[in-house]
Amino acid sequence: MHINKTEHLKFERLRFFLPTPELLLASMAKPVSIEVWNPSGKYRVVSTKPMPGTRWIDLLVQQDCRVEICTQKKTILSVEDIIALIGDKCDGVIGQLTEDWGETLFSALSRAGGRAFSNMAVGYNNVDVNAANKYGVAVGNTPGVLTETTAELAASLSLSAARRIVEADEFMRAGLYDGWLPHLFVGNLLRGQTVGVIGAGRIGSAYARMMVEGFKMNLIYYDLYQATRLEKFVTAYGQFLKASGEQPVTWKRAASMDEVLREADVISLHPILDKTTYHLVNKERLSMMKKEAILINCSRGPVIDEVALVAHLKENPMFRVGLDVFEDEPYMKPGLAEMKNAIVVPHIASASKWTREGMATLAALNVLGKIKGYPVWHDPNKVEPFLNENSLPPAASPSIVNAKALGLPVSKL
Ligand SMILES: NC(=O)C1=CN([C@@H]2O[C@H](COP(=O)(O)OP(=O)(O)OC[C@H]3O[C@@H](n4cnc5c(N)ncnc54)[C@H](O)[C@@H]3O)[C@@H](O)[C@H]2O)C=CC1
Ligand SMILES: O=C(O)C(=O)CO
Repeated sequence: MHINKTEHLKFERLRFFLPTPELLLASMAKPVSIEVWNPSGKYRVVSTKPMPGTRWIDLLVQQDCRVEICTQKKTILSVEDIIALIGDKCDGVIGQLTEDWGETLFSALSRAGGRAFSNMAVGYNNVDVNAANKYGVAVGNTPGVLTETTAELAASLSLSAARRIVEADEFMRAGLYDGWLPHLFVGNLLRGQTVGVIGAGRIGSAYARMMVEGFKMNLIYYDLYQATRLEKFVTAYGQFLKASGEQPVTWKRAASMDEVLREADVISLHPILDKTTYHLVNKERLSMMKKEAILINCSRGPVIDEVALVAHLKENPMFRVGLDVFEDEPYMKPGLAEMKNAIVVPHIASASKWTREGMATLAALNVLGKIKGYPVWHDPNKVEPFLNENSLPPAASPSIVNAKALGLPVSKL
């Protein structure tokens, strides 16, 4: 049965205060408001935030889930808020990257009978996977659907920084433009320069391709693993350019991250955040970079030592950064907001409509798959079959990061 958007109206929709004992306790201080879909559903699935689109709700409701969405007007829910939402019977939770999913929440979910959790994000540094393993809770994430969208924002920040677009926009709006001048907002030409990528996984490789293909930049990258497909792409594109009588592009896999920092003109960070990448870019490494280099971060804030970055920006006015993420999100370290050579946006790299709706779908299907005892999809890099709105998704969880640790079966499809 496929439920379209208008048919949603057939489902009873309630907005009320959750009346479990836990919530009653928590609600003495702060009530948690929720929206309920399909109140008579057998499995109780909680989403800690309203998520874009309705397909994710349809898919859960079709499979006999009662869906409860927290509508509380508080951007970041505390552990206590989420415990109240979990209550004493909960089969699965869809959570957000701003939440601290550790021992306390996984034990609460387990006590409520739940064995399924999914972040609505590909990054899961907010999740203590060992704690989830301890309680037998599957942890889902949402790879693939946000790769191009995130890479496009990194590319947008690269261009905006190179051509000083934000500064120029502010200047214009302030009424300061009184005529063309040879020196007005002179920036950097990207063509023929070198783009450096740290972490050439899904997003890093997509960004590299955009910059190589779009702006004919040469590539240098650093990753723990060889990015074979990316190398093949740049080789083939270089041959195509040569055959067309143009300067070919080149690629190099650096032996160290420092090599990338020294050689590249634009450097974009795309690793996961873990203890090996915490403060990967620090004072010493910033000093290795070219004085007019551009640094982009669309990974996680703590990959850069932000205090060191602010000092570096102050000392090097021609050095520019484009940041989507911050060390103490949602805050910026003192001084950053005043820096003209910094472009800052509020963690919007995956914020295209298609991607955000797809992330919600993948997160819901991760939880649903575990509840229904489905296997885990065989390749989390190929999630397209789950995103086709015109067909039912495969009976599998698209991406469970601790599938191996929990011994979950893998789909043979
Ligand atoms: N700003 C935003 O809105 C978004 C941020 N992200 C962040 O981007 C990260 C990457 O996402 P994907 O590309 O999908 O993941 P991925 O797993 O495909 O790529 C990560 C790459 O980092 C590499 N890596 C790990 N440790 C490293 C180290 N010490 N040095 C160099 N490379 C290292 C891995 O080998 C891998 O190739 C996510 O974990 C998330 O934190 C992802 C989506 C949106
Ligand atoms: O998916 C992620 O990891 C994000 O940061 C938001 O898309």
